[in-house]
Amino acid sequence: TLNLLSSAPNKKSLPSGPLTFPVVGNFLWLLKSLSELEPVLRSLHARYGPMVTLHVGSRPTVFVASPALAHEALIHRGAIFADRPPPSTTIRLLSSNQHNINTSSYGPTWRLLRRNLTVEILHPSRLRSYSHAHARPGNVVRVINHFRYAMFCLLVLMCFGDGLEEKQIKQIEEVQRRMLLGQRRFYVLNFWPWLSMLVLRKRWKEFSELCECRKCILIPLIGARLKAKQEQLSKAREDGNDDDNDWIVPYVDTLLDLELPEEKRKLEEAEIVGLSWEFLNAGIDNTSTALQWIMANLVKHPEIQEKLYVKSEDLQRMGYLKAVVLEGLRRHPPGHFVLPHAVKEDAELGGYAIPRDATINFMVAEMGWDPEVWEDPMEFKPERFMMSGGGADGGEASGFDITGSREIKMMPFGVGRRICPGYGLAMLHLEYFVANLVWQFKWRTVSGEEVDLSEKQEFTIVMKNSLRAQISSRS
Ligand code: HEM
Repeated sequence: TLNLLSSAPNKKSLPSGPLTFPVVGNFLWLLKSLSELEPVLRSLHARYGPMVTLHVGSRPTVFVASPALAHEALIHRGAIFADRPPPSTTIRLLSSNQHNINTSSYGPTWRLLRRNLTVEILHPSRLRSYSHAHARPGNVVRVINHFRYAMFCLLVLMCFGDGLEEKQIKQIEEVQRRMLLGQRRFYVLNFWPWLSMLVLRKRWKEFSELCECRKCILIPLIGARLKAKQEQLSKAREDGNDDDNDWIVPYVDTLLDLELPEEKRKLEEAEIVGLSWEFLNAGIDNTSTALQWIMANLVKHPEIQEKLYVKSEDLQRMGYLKAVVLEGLRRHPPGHFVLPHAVKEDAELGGYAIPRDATINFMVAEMGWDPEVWEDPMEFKPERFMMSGGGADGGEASGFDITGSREIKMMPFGVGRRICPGYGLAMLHLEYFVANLVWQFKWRTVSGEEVDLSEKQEFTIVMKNSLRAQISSRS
């Protein structure tokens, strides 16, 4: 029924796609999550080519599955394709009116916030100062909760500094989980907010309560940082030493100093809450999801696990660890789409029009699984990323560049102006955890169980049945 009518390709129009019944049809697309749309999009791409348009709600939404077109848009014409569509009501509330990095329009505020994160916090020289926070792995069975908690401790330390109690960390974790898991139900609140306020009053109440909880937990932590920072400054002044290189600089401290370039004012408390929330959300869920997928594959393929263990001495040189992590991100990207993009001005891509009011989605999983680019794309074969090997054994992505500046083969972190600013940190965390988990423990399937690689959508695409493994110490 969705394909009753189809528009013919036309150079001056949007990419082709099925025509649905106006209003009702557009509304029906809106009810589907991106992961539910994925199989539909796959068949539409087979029919219409690498760019397809769906009319989702009031905006045309273009889906791009071709790495070459993604390269053209995000690298060659990066500045035009780096904008975001207008946020929904709930996102506007959570981001204090687009005052965070991922929702802000491509412009001076985005540039300032992003630069602050990349230079002040995620720069390799800074990352070293957080290294004492790395946790030792424990004895685990259902592993995802442990992975998530370990990541939580790391990111909370980077955000608010040392010295938070376990209770406080657990509180943040609980609100974050409830917000992430409720995401789909809260999304519906955006369709006709004025109507949903009447009809879905209970759900709005739940959403507002969670927003309040978030503030109640984070505002005291921000206040504590402000106080600590002032004390550090006055102590440094007394000692006649204003060199702050020895301190761990938490993300919140850098936000306290920022001045918004357009509004010429400092950030408000609610905006700092939104920015630190973004930092925790982006850093924790994606990385722990990727770690679980990688470990699931190492349990499933003991020979890869052993190779990783045996090669421990010359891993740096061989790059096998990195290859395992990259293969994990290719085969199981935590996000099957990058965040939605929009164009700064009416543009063209692949000979089609991309109007200012369109949303553009780049299909990460489709690119990583493209049989034209990858041999046996659904198999887990780290050798693809190794220099040696070549041919059927791998090597097809040796010398792979995650930023995609020359060419895109896959883009789990996006590419171009909006590339994930945390990709270096994420790779560091993944390599660190995978290496330590394999060097210290042997991971096996629980007897009578098989590793199930089925997926389900939460905030990221997670394992439908989370990984259970039998682990034993190697020492
Ligand atoms: C395996 C881990 C991770 C994956 C797969 C991942 C993936 C992504 C993707 C696909 C995007 C959207 C790119 C686009 O819209 O074109 C993104 C954006 C972003 N990520 Fe990550 N990410 C990860 C870890 C992190 C970490 C550790 C941080 C920070 C500590 C982070 C912070 C952000 C931010 C702030 C944005 C918004 C960038 C912008 O709009 O300019 N991410 N990430």
